[in-house]
Amino acid sequence: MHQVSPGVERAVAAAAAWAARRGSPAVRFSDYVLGLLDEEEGRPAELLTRAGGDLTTVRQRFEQLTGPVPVLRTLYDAARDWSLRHRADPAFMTDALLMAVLTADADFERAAAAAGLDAAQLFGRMVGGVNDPFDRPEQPPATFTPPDAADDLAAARVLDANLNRSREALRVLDDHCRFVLNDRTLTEQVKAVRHALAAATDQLPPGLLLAARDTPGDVGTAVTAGGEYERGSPAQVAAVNLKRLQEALRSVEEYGKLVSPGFAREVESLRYRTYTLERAVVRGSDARRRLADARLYVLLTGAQCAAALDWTIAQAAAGGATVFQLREKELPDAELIARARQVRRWTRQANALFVVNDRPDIARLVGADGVHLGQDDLPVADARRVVGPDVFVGVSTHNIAQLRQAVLDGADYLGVGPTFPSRTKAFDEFPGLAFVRAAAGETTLPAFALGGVGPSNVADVVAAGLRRIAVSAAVCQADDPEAVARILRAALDLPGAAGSDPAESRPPG
Ligand SMILES: Cc1ncc(COP(=O)(O)OP(=O)(O)O)c(N)n1
Ligand SMILES: Cc1ncsc1CCOP(=O)(O)O
Ligand SMILES: [Mg+2]
Repeated sequence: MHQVSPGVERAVAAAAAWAARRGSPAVRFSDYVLGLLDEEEGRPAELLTRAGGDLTTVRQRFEQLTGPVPVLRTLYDAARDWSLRHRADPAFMTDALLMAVLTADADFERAAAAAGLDAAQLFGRMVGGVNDPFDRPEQPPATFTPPDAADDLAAARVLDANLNRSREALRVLDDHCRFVLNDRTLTEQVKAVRHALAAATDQLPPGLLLAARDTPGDVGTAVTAGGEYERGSPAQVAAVNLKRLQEALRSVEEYGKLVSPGFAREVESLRYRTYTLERAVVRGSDARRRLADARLYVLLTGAQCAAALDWTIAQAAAGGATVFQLREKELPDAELIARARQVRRWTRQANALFVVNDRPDIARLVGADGVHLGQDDLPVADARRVVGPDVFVGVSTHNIAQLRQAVLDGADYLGVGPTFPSRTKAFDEFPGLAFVRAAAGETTLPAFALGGVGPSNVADVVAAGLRRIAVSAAVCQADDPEAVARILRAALDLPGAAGSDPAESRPPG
């Protein structure tokens, strides 16, 4: 249901009467204009004469116009949207209906402009006092001069074009995070940026952007850049659109300074948010690919292993472990680095990835594939400065807020736990399987459930939605690490198990 002013009802009835006078039941766009202009004291007539138009001449021209027949409901929808946007009120008046009629169809818009009702020009006149353009003198808002000065109009044109570009790029990114990555955290982040951009744009003087729009006069529409139609993968589509978004926002920010410094500052902070988004999307895509096969991850602490580390690594790798972490809390640095160099060698022989716990410096010095950080360890960005761009950075998470933050921080993978009581580390609290479930529903970044996981409960983890685990005691304290690893891998790889790897099958919520 639409809420309309009595003036709108009278104008619509008058439009039908104009159509009937032509002998037709079909009410054309031009009939609506005539109906809207019927009331000489009405807002549309007032707007026209304020814009310097002559009511009688314009009426005569519109009587000559032919053209399409709109659906009234569609016009009402557009008028309500216009009113909502410019007056924050869904109940609309005749000026909103006039804007809807004049802008619904590009051909009619041009014909109407030629007949003396130029939507952009009328709209421009409404910019100064849109809340009641008739009762008040046209008061320009403090930050905006109506676009009769060429500079203002040019700035508004740049803003209009680049806000459109930004919205388009955000739509592409939304599709990427939602349908390609299947990632709730990233999808929400894109949505948040979209909303923030809309809120910032709403601060601009009403009508500014549409008043400046001049698509037919845009000298750049036919110019295409090299490579515009070449994309190698969905990840590249996302990367290109992230850049496009940042460039467009930069332009909005610069030209926005001419209109409103506050607006420009908000756009600047939004641009920074897109760098965070870029890091998470681009790094995360790479990590998802490089860690696609990492399902069984083994934490090694020499003193807690039943056998020598080199043997344990070889056995576990033969059973299907593909990632090993050196987790030594007690070793002096000199011993730690020596041990890390050995494990680097043994994991390479086993064709497995090697991660150092807690210590980016050691990870870098021994050429590890990754470093693992807890909530109290170095932040991801600082660790990355030490290890460089190619080394994985994993982050421990114990609740959903930490998990979302880790995704946005650009972590390559996540530890999710503790899930069950552990023989390796004591905990007071267990987020347990509920957190495993929540993590699986939240992100498709590689996520490893850990804490007391072993052959007896791995199926529960899988049923909760994760098909990756990190274990210590179950493998390192086993007499036959290979056999245990095989059992774990079989449970993780089981086709059609209740749980699923979200990267492969979870639809976005
Ligand atoms: C894969 C993986 N996940 C989580 C942890 C735990 O890290 P942290 O919370 O820093 O605790 P410590 O292991 O350092 O005691 C991990 N090591 N590996
Ligand atoms: C370091 C750590 N952090 C959470 S659980 C855990 C230990 C995992 O070892 P285990 O598999 O023996 O419980
Ligand atoms: Mg740690």
